[in-house]
Amino acid sequence: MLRIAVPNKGSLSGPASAMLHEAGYKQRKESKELVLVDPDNEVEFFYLRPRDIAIYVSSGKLDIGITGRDLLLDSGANAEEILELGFARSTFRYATRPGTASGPADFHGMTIATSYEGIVAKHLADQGIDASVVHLDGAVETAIQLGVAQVIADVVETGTSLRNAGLEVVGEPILTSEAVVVRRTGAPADDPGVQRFLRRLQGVLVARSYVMMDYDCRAEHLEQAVALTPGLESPTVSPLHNEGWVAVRAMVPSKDAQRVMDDLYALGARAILTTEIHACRL
Ligand SMILES: Nc1ncnc2c1ncn2[C@@H]1O[C@H](COP(=O)(O)OP(=O)(O)OP(=O)(O)O)[C@@H](O)[C@H]1O
Ligand SMILES: O=P(O)(O)OC[C@H]1O[C@H](OP(=O)(O)OP(=O)(O)O)[C@H](O)[C@@H]1O
Ligand SMILES: [Mg+2]
Repeated sequence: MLRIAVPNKGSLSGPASAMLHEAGYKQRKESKELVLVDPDNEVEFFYLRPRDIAIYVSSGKLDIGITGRDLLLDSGANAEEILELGFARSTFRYATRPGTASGPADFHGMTIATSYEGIVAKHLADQGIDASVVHLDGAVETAIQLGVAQVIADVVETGTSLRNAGLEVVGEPILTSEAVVVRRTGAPADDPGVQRFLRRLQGVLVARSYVMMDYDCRAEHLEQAVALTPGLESPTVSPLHNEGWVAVRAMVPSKDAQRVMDDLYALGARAILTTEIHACRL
C-alpha cells in the first residue's frame, strides 16, 4: 500500500485534499483524523504538519508527500520534488521598512527574522553576507515594528501583509514556491504505485487547465481551424452529413478558450461549444 503524507493545516491543506478528492481518492471528513486508509485505491494517507512532510518522506517511512517547495528546501531533508501541483504559489522575499537597505548587500550586521531559517541562512552564506537570523513561528512582518529585526524574509503572495505592516520588498526573490509532490532523493522512479498516483494528479491538472472544444467548419477552412486548435496529439475530424462541412474536436487551454472561439467564428466555424473535462489520463 502506498503511504502518502498530506498537509493537515495551513494554506496547503485544503487545496491538497481537494486535489486528491478530485483524483478519486477518499479524503478525511474532519480535521482531527490523522490517518486514513483508502483500500480501494491501495493508499494510506497520513495528515502531517506541512513542515514535517519532507522529513518523513526522506526517512523512507512514507513513500511520497505533498508540501511546499519552500518548506522542502528549508527542511534540508533528503527529498526531491517530482511534480508541481499549481496551488499555494508564492515568492519568498526579503522586506524592510523603506530606506533601510537597497539589497541584501546592505544587510551586513543586521538581524533578519524569518520562519524559514534554513533557506535564509544558506542564501546569506552563498552571498557572503554576515547577518544574524532570528527564528519566529509566524506573523514575522511585526518583528520590525517590535524591534526584533531590521529585515524579514517571508512568503509573499499578494503583498497585502507587507503593505499593512508598512514594509516593502528588497532585492530579487529568493525563490518561487508552489505545492509539489516529493519523494526520497533517488527513490526508484518506476514504482508502479507512485506512477499511478502521479498520473492521477496529472489528470486533475490537465482537467483543470483544459476544456474540450467542438465546432463545425467548412472543409476548405479545416487547416486554418486546426492551426487554432491543434489539440494535444491532433484534433478529431469527422464528416458532417452536409457535404463540405466537418466537425472538429480538440482540447484547448481554458485560458485561451474565448479568444480561440472568436478566431474560429471569424473563420466561419459555427456551433462552437466548450465542455469541462472532469478527469483525464494523457
Ligand atoms: N498567503 C499565501 N499564499 C500562497 N501560499 C502560501 C501563503 N502562505 C503560505 N503559503 C505557502 O504555504 C506553505 C506553508 O504552509 P504552512 O501551513 O506552514 O503555513 P501557512 O499556510 O502560513 O499556515 P499557518 O497558518 O500555520 O502559518 C508554504 O509552501 C508557503 O509558500
Ligand atoms: O502576500 P500575502 O497575500 O499577504 O500573503 C503572505 C502572508 O501569508 C502568510 O501568512 P499567514 O496568514 O499564513 O500567517 P503567518 O505569517 O502566521 O504564517 C505568509 O506568512 C505571509 O505573511
Ligand atoms: Mg503562515
